Amino acid sequence: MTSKENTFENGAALATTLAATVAAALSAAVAARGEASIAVSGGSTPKAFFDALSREALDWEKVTVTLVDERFVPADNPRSNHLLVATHLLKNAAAKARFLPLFSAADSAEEAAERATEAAAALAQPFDVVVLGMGNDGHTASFFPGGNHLAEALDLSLPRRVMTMEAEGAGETRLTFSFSGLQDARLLVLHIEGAEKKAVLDKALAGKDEAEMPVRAVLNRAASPVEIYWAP
Ligand SMILES: O=C1O[C@H](COP(=O)(O)O)[C@@H](O)[C@H](O)[C@H]1O
Repeated sequence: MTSKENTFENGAALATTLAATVAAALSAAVAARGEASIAVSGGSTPKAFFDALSREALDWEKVTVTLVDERFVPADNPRSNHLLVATHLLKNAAAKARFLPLFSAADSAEEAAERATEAAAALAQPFDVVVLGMGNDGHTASFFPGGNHLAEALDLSLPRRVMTMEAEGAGETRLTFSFSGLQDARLLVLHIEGAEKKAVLDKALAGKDEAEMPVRAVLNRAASPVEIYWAP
């Protein structure tokens, strides 16, 4: 599919514009279908965007927020993406949103993934908004180079679900939505910041090998156009 690069002077300008764009998409979804859904990424990049989005005035009680990926750790773990979202997004006006976690205190990550898949099945498809990040190794969501379930995660013929992923660069076992569940979002955003990430993006755009840089699946095969948001 196509991608479009939206470049900003700095992270603050990017956060303000991306928050307004996402809020407009969520409001349009509520107006059209009575509810809206958004799946967001963790990591260090989205904090300012989350803070700005949390202040946007919209019908938050009709919005479900979930994660594109999570570590198999409880929500009080400092590395939890749930904790990040609770701290930076589910506050101010957005405190009224419903949050759908991927982690649960199951006996295994596989069981937690099953539970999250069942819970996510109640959400309308596709997601109204998906905001992806990208690591310097070319991973997005928890589609890591060398991931033990990478091929299945990127297989578009498999239905939307939450699955586990283990990889050398991932640290903890991960829970991640499959590519099939993310790539058709009504608004599909790839949010990256910094010169290093821009160089990684340019390398990804120049090639095809998804095992080397799984973000290429999004850039080359997503059904929806990819809105790339970048600031130095
Ligand atoms: O592991 C993760 O990292 C990526 C990128 O994080 P950042 O700190 O470089 O912004 C993130 O998109 C993903 O959701 C997260 O689990």
